[in-house]
Amino acid sequence: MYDNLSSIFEAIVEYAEEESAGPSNEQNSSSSSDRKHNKDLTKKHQKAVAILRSFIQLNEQKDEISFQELAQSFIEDWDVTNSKSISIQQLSHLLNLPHIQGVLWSAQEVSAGRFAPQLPDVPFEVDEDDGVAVKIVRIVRRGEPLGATIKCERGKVFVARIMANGVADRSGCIQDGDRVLEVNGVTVADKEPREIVKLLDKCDNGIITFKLIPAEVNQKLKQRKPSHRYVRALFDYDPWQDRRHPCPEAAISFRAGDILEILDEKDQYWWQTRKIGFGALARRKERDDEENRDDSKKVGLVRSEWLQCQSENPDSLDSSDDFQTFLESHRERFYEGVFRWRNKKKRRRVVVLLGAPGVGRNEIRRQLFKIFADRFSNAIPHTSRPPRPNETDGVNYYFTSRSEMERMIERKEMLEYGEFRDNLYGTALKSVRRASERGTVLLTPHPLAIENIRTWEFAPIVIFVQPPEFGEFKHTREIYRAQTTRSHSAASSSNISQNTAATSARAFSDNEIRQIIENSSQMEQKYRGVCDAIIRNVDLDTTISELTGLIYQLESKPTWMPTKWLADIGE
Ligand SMILES: Nc1ncnc2c1ncn2[C@@H]1O[C@H](COP(=O)(O)OP(=O)(O)OP(=O)(O)O)[C@@H](O)[C@H]1O
Repeated sequence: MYDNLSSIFEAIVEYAEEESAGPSNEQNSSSSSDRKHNKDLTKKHQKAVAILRSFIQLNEQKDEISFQELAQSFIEDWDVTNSKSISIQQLSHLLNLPHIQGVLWSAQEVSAGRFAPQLPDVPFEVDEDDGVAVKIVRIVRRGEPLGATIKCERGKVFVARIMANGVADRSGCIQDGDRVLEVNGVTVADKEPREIVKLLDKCDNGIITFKLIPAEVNQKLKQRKPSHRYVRALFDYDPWQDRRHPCPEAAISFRAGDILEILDEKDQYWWQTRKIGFGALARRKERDDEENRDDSKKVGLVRSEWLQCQSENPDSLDSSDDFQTFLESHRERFYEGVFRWRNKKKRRRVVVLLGAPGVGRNEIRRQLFKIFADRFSNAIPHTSRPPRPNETDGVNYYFTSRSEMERMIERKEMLEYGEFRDNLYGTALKSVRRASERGTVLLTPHPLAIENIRTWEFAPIVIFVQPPEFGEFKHTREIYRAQTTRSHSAASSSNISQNTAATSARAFSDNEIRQIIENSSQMEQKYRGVCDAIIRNVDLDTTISELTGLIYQLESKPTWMPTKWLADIGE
């Protein structure tokens, strides 16, 4: 390395020498000022060459060459802005680039043999442990947790788990089952777990020295590759509330709808998991700054599906047939397998707005139809009631007999249905299909109906509409009501028919607002797991613009989809 770089610099100097002789020889200056300028330039070049030479000699004597300083002095002392030589200008530009400077710095550090961190010599202690093979492992952690848990069994301390991608795992020197004899020279036998944790926290420069008896390696287990898959959490989890968690410090919390990366599920009870983020657009954060470190980098233990099932059915024995049937029927009840799907064929997806009654889903839907009439389309509902004089079949409703609607319900052809004043109303799946041919279908179904449409055929985008906080709710609704009341009365007084005139927005009492906020939080708690995104309906203009942006992203960017749809995709 030293020889090569040094000879490169030698070559640069030689080249510079030639260049410095260049201008006065090659160019026939016509004026005396030009001649003077060239003379000055040559002097500067020669000075720079002399500096470079003395630098190299000096560094050769020191047996260490400071490439960076060399480059810097070259740039400073050689007045390249005056140089007519393109090569010199290019060289100066190159030496100024941060990555070239980085390379020079690394070359210098490596050639000087400076490798961080500096570890003290490993003590030779085999004699003390005669007959027992021990390993001394030194781990350097820079502000990161060790990424290992311990367990104490009858006075002996063992490594219980190595967290995937943690410091211990990356070292490759510690494994599950290793028996810990010492931490930083202190014997740990008979110590309480919290005393050992203290010992681990008390380390110089982040260096921890372990004396371990290696575990016997089960070759089969060793060869088994850790699994790696993604799931959507369908429940909220707080390890500090989990009395069964062996070590909440080594856990992560999550909420329903969060996408989790499962890095290791060898353990029947605890999965090693990393949180990616909430919703269909969740992406792992690339930046590793303070703000993101906890969330995106931390691998923590969370309950396995098995353990979660077991907690739901504590009376049944784990091995019993009953429990196995229970487990089978609850598959994907707590974690739904997901994969990232790219909408390469620009497939249309149905948009579902979910929210508590009164939050504004239908108003948003109306606005979207009004503003983007070409883009969004409406699934025309069915009804068993007879048409009114101004109603047209296939425009306002599909007017159908009660018996036919009952047949459709029985054949599960309805997305949702209900009865009002002895008449059936509902939306058929085939109406959604038909509407899909015209544009993006917008639906505001009852949350229980979502399961009927959560299939690859409709690939729904489910967006939860949240209310704003009390004050904003009250303020925005009052303003909108005043606007719509004014335009409604203007339309009435100018004899515009009631059908075309805007209807006034609804008034809300304080209690009603509180109730909507309360219902919304309960509904979110219950259905967050099926939601792809959440939006707050503050003022209508902002909501409409945010929502259209969100729908665009969910239609065009890679999104998390249930793996159970994979079989139907066939793309
Ligand atoms: N962002 C908003 N700003 C002001 N007023 C709004 C806003 N969103 C909705 N509204 C008004 O709030 C009232 C209730 O809205 P909407 O009927 O859409 O609620 P919903 O969620 O569909 O509930 P429901 O099923 O009870 O109709 C309407 O009068 C609507 O005009």
